[in-house]
Amino acid sequence: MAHTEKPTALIMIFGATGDLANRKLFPSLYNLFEKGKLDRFAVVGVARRALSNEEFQLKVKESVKENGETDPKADLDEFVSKFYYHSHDVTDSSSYLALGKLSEELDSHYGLNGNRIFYLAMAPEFFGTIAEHLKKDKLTDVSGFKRLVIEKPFGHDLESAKVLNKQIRTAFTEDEIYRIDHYLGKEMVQNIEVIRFANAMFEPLWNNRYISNIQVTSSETLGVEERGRYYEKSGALRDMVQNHMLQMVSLLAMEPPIKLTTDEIRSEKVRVFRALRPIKDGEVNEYFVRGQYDKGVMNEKEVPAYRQEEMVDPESNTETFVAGKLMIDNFRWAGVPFYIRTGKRMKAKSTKIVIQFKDIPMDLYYQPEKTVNPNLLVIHIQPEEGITLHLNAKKSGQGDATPVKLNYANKGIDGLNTPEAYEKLLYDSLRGDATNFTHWDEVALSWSFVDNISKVWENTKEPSFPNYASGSMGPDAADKLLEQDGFFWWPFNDIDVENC
Ligand SMILES: NC(=O)C1=CN([C@@H]2O[C@H](COP(=O)(O)OP(=O)(O)OC[C@H]3O[C@@H](n4cnc5c(N)ncnc54)[C@H](OP(=O)(O)O)[C@@H]3O)[C@@H](O)[C@H]2O)C=CC1
Ligand SMILES: O=C1O[C@H](COP(=O)(O)O)[C@@H](O)[C@H](O)[C@H]1O
Repeated sequence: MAHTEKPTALIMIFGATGDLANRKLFPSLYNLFEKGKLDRFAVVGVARRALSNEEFQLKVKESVKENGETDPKADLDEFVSKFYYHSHDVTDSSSYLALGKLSEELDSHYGLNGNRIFYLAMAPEFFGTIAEHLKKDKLTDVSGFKRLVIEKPFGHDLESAKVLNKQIRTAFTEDEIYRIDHYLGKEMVQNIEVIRFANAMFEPLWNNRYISNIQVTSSETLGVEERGRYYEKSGALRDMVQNHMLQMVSLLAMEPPIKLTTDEIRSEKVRVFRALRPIKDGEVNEYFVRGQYDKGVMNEKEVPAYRQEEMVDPESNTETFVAGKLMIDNFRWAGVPFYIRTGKRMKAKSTKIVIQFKDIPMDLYYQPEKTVNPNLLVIHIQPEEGITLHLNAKKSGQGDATPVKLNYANKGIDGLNTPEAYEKLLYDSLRGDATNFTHWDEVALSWSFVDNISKVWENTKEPSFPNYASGSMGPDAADKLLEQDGFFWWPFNDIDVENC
């Protein structure tokens, strides 16, 4: 499908006074505008509180100044002049008619060709209601395209995800639904496919004959902050593993698509999810480890334990850390463990992928007490962006094999989860490119994988909680998970990219 490079649309943001809109969406839209990537457009912000258009425009202006990457230029006034506000409780059916009328007026005033993007930046319990009202009150009856951009979490488990999907499918077809996983907007996550499929030297080795294991770590230094209410019901498994971690695994494990089209790429990813070995009830502890952070010292400041955070049960059984071993039962990956690890209040904010190659068949450079390191390909997702290839070579003046690193540093962006990822995803949704959004089949299969684990964890209280100190790399059991297979987590210091 050809994608319009300079899209035209009415963008309706539900939850326009919220944190996501303020920190990510407005600055991203501004960047697109400022780079000349948008043709004609207008934005309607929707939320309950009373605001005039002028007050809303001022908020958008401040958001761009505070959170934007670019120095706002003189065109910021022109940008915000296209923003309108509609005070509206999304549960109140009578208000949608007025929203529809405003949309039509803006469509004709700006010449938007009847194209509409509905961006749901609100709590997920409203997603279904909004979609149903949009349909009932004919906001989706348009002459151009209509697309629904929907934030995570997409359900709480497979059952609730199915209910939500059914609700939104009453108003939008699968092709019109853009389920955001912001990791898919990250530069180096998008680079996984290019590194794999544009290099003759990697793809022939990308299988169980040459790779011994793959490690994906996404660690955070922040705690649960003010999201205790949500996180108590979610935990790291639902918050990070079901979506971001499994998405990265699917990109690492998928077969080369026959073409770089949305359908072909998604269908290869779906095949990975289908090949994921399900974890049976009695096997959860063999394959997965859960952790919860205790108090600790980070940056010379004392930080509280998870159970002392606001809106968190002092006896909470919620995990803030997960490590797991995934097996992909297909010809390419049989026998190769994919280890994943994610948690809050860990030592460093970092997302890295380590591909560890098998040892050479015979070590000609053997010396007692000295081992030749395995080759590693490290993909640095954040905060630094790049790749490092760990090889062994002779250093000048020495006769033996010494570890050396080949570094490629992608032109980095400073900041984590910056508008950069949202900017790309917003642009893609406006252009009609759904490749970096999750298809329903991926969502359903990943929930079904995760549900097996969460059911067991919910029904068994973990007596060791809290079991890792804030500022550490998680509980000891996460190290044992690899030790029992003869591996270890590659320490960040050893695999850091230099000069990024
Ligand atoms: N913040 C982030 O960084 C991220 C957020 N997300 C997801 O994005 C979504 C939004 O998150 P976030 O912005 O943090 O949430 P906030 O709580 O900050 O914002 C919620 C928004 O919804 C509006 N709202 C609440 N109830 C109603 C209602 N009945 N009718 C109309 N508007 C309503 C609020 O405005 P008002 O009170 O004026 O009605 C506000 O604009 C969630 O699904 C979250 O999981 C995903 C990834 C990152
Ligand atoms: O989706 C989420 O992601 C963030 C981590 O995102 P990152 O881009 O900063 O790595 C996580 O903090 C949050 O709990 C989760 O909901």
